[in-house]
Amino acid sequence: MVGTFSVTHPASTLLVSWSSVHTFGFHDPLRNQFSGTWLCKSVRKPRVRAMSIGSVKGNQEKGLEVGERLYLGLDFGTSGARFALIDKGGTIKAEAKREYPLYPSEESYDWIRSWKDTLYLLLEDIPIDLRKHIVSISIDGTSATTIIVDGNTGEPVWRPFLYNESCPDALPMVKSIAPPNHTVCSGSSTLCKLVSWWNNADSNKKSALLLHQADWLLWLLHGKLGISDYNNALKVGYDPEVDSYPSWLVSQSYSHVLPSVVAPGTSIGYLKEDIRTKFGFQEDCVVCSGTTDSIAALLAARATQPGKAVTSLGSTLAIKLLSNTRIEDSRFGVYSHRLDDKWLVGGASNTGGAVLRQLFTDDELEKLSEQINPLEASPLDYYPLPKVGERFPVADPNLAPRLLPRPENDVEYLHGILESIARIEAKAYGLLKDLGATEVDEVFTAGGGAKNDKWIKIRERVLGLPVSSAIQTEAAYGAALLAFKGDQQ
Ligand SMILES: Nc1ncnc2c1ncn2[C@@H]1O[C@H](COP(=O)(O)OP(=O)(O)O)[C@@H](O)[C@H]1O
Ligand SMILES: O=C(CO)[C@H](O)[C@H](O)COP(=O)(O)O
Repeated sequence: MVGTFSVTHPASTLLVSWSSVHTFGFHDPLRNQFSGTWLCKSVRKPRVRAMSIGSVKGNQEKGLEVGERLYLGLDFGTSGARFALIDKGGTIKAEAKREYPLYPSEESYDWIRSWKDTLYLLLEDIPIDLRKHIVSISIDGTSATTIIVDGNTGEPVWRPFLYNESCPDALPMVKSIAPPNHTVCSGSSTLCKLVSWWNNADSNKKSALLLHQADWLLWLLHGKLGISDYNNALKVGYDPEVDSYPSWLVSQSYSHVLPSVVAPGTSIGYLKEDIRTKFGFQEDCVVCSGTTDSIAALLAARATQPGKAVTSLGSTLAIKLLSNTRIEDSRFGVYSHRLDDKWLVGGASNTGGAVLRQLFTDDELEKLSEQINPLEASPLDYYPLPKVGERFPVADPNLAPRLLPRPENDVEYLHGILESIARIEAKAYGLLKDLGATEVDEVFTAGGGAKNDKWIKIRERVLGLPVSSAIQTEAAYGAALLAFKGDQQ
């Protein structure tokens, strides 16, 4: 199914409404306003635990005016998912996170079941009395996470391709049809995953449809199959500059599986009746198109001027630099998402939190980081990767992790790893400048790594730039802003 709805780019509208929301006294959320685990931003969020709704209900009724409108954003990241529920002033009314339940399957895990279960568990985690105030929902997901579904039922007909999976078998075919160094000319692109499936599947290809993780999760809520957004669709070949798929792609035998594309934060339809009644949402709750996790993080961080950048330090290291110029160069894993008349230039490295989680628990990270002197350079030189393969600023599916020699002292070891990741970040920003992007002058930090003040100081020293934690570090907040935008439409 190929088709497009041309609309202005959402984020600019969002950023405009964002700034208007900002002038409404967009303030940091209130401190914990009720007992239990419903915490605002200012306190570290535990994973959702069983809570007594009653302890929330009373406060919530006091907290909300009759008819007050709330906006729900869900972020499906690499290691887990979260929701953020905000009001029109941007105050967080509830938020929670869940790690994905893992269901071992023949090759790895049944991710489809994990994501679906997590979606419904998070909806159940929303305080019951807030649900009737929710007027709009949006979801962000990991970029290039690709699901091939039956166009009649929406059920997956193939295992999902994860965001960091590479399909080198398809690369020669993709390179033969796409322009040189196009975004899709990377083994981890959505198009390579689509071509790999097309070449290997024997299932009914005629009725197949391609969806991204966020698209499929949103379909579970609105029931309209085959709709994506032009951030998620970038890596299958969609051109956000002309708001359409290019002719070299539309002419392919598999082009019928491509989803139609709308701007992120576009109202797609009402929440399905069965979902609405099951969870107690109101009748005119709409579901809006989503975006990718690192763009949602950028929206949450309020970076609005060229030269400002957001580094998402989640399981991966995803960089988004606001630039007046569009840069596409798959040789280095560099691509640009559109933001009105500007571009979000960057890429995603496989370095980041996933490596840290292989070596340390979050508590160990916190305790060891406290003992690091961030003003002192570490002599250790690593290339921290969770496994073989890198996407950006080195696009090399065969790049091996380098995490040795390991010193006796874990503080020194962690210091070396954090500093080495900072050096990769610095190399990435230097590459974007060399390729012609607007030079970075300030970096905001999103994701789990944003809570590490020592790491922020190390990065400031290595980057030679002002580096700070964004006021809102969770991508779910950015998805909630997209839901707000969809409601404004
Ligand atoms: N204090 C810390 N310092 C650095 N990294 C941290 C810290 N606490 C958690 N992390 C890292 O944050 C990552 C989780 O961040 P998150 O944004 O939730 O990731 P994702 O959305 O990609 O799943 C984990 O990989 C973890 O190692
Ligand atoms: O690393 C990732 C998962 O967290 C994604 O690749 C990340 O979202 C970067 O992709 P995009 O730039 O398209 O948002």
